[in-house]
Amino acid sequence: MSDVTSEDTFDYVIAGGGTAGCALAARLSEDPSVTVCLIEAGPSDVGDDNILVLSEWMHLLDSGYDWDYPIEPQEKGNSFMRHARAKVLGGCSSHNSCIAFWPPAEGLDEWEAMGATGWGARDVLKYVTRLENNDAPGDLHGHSGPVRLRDIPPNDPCGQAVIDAAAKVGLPTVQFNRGTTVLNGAGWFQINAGEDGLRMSTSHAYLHPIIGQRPNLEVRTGCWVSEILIDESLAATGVRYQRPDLTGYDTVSARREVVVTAGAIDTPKLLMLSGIGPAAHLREHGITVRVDSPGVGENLDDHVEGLVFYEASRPMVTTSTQWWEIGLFATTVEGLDQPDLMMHYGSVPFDMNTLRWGYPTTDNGFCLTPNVTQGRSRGTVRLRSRDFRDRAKVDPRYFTDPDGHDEAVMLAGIRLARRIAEQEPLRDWIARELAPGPDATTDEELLDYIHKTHNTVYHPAGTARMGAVDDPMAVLDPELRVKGVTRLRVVDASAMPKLPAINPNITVMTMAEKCADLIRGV
Ligand SMILES: Cc1cc2nc3c(=O)[nH]c(=O)nc-3n(C[C@H](O)[C@H](O)[C@H](O)COP(=O)(O)OP(=O)(O)OC[C@H]3O[C@@H](n4cnc5c(N)ncnc54)[C@H](O)[C@@H]3O)c2cc1C
Repeated sequence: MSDVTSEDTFDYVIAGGGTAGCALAARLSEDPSVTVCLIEAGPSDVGDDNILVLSEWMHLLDSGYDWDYPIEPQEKGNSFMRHARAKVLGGCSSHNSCIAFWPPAEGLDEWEAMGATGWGARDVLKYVTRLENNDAPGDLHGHSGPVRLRDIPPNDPCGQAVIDAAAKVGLPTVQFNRGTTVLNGAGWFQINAGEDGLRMSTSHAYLHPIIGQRPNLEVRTGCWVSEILIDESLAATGVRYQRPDLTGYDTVSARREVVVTAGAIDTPKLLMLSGIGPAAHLREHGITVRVDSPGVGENLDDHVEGLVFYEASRPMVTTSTQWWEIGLFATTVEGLDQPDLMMHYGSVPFDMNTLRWGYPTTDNGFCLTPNVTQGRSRGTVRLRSRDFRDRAKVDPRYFTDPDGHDEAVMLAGIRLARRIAEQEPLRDWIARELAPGPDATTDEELLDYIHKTHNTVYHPAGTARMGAVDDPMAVLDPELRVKGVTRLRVVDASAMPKLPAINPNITVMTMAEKCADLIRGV
C-alpha cells in the first residue's frame, strides 16, 4: 500500500496551512488563471467551535490540535516547558489568544539593516493596512481588509486596577496600534476577533469566505508533508505527503513554485529532511545533502516569559474575550527605541509551571507575566532522525546569552510587577503573592525561581531567516527564496531575521501579504 502514489499538478504548492499559508493561498488564488494547492497536516477548522470561539483558546493547549513539542534539557531554563504549535487549518492563528499588534516600525527597519532589503517599515506597513479591518478610526488604519481588529472593551475591574496602578510607576495608559511604538505604557490590547467572539485566524478571515468558491484553489487537510521534492537541477518540483488515511503517500507537483509555510519548528525540519541544511547534521542522519545551508535550524529566537502569580481578594471576572486582555511595556535601560520588557496581565490562575515545584495555587487568581521582548539567547532546531514523524529536537537555550542580558531584563520584570502590585488600586485586589512568593527577594532566589518555572509566550522565530544574499547564515534571500535551490520559498515566522518586540501573529500575516506580491511580481 505504501508505494501507491497519485500525481497532480498546480502552479503553486503551499506546504503548511497555517497563519502564513492560508493568507498566501487566498491571495495567490485571487487570480483565476493560477492554480493553488494548500496542504495542511491537521484538520479543517470550518464549523469547529473548539477552534473558532476565542474565549476557549486555552483548552487547545496540549489538546489533539496541538503538536505539543517538548524541548531539550535546558542548562539554565525550564526543561519541562512545552512549545504549543497548532495542528489545524489556520495554524497558530487558530489556537492563539489573538492579541493583535502592528509590527513596530523600528523593528522592521532593524530587519532591513540586518540585510532584509525591502522589509523596512516604509515597504512593509502598507501590508498591515491591506490585511486589517480595524475599529480604530482614521487614515492610519485599513478598514476593509479580511482580518477584523478591535479594541478590547474595558470590562475587567481587576484589569483596570492593573492599568491604574501601572500609571503610578511611570507606565502611562495608552492605546495600542496608534502609529507609534509604545516604549513605556499599559493598555487594553487590540484583538483579531469579531464582535461575535469568533477568532479572525487566517483560516477564518481569508479562507472560509472562498473555500469551495474558487475552482483554482484546493485545500487538502490531514496531509502531512514528508519531503519537498527537488530535482537534479536543484529546482523544487513539488511535495510528498502522507495520505490522511495513512495508506501511503501522494505527491503533488508545482509548475511554478513550492512555498514552505510550516512554522518556525517544522519549516527548518522539512528543509533538512529534504536535504537543505547544515551538511554534517544531514549526513549524521543519512540524508543526501542538496544544499549545505548552515543557517537552517539556527537562530531560534523566542519571548521567554516569567510569572508573578497572585491570589485575588475579590471575585475575578467569569467572562472575558480571551483572559489575557492587557499589556504593559517598559524599557529597563536608557536609549532604546523599542521596549525590552513586556508583561501580559491574565485574569486567570496560571500554575502550569509552578505546581510541580510546590508553589501554592488558587481558583481565584490573576497574574503578571514579564517577558524579554528582545532576547539575546539563541537556540536550535535539529532533526531527531530522518523519519518525518519524529518530532524535531527543539533547544531554545533560554538564558544562555553570555552577558546575562535576558536574566537582567527578567529580574527587572519581576520587580516591576511587584512594584505595580504595591500600588492602589491593585493592592486591594491582592490576598497574597503565590509565586515566586514573598520570601524570594534576592537576585539569586528570583533567578532560581525563573530558571525552574519560566514559560514561553509561544513566539519561536528566525530558524530559516532571510538576509543578505552574501550572508552565509541567511537561509533565504530578501525575496524569501531558499538560497541554493530554485522555485522554492519560505514564508512564516522562521523567515524573520529577529523576533519583533511584540506578539508576532499580525507580523506573520503581513509577511504573507508581502510574499504574495513578491511572487506575483507587483
Ligand atoms: C498558544 C499560542 C498563543 C499565541 N498567542 C499569540 C497572540 O495572542 N498574538 C500573537 O501575535 N501571536 C501569538 N502567538 C504566536 C503566533 O500565533 C505565531 O507566531 C504565528 O501564528 C506563527 O505563524 P506561522 O505561519 O509561522 O506558523 P503556524 O501558524 O504554526 O503554521 C504552520 C502550519 O503548518 C502545519 N504543518 C507543520 N508541519 C507540516 C507538515 N510537515 N505538513 C503539513 N503541514 C504542516 C501546521 O500544522 C500549521 O498549521 C501564539 C502562539 C501560540 C502557540
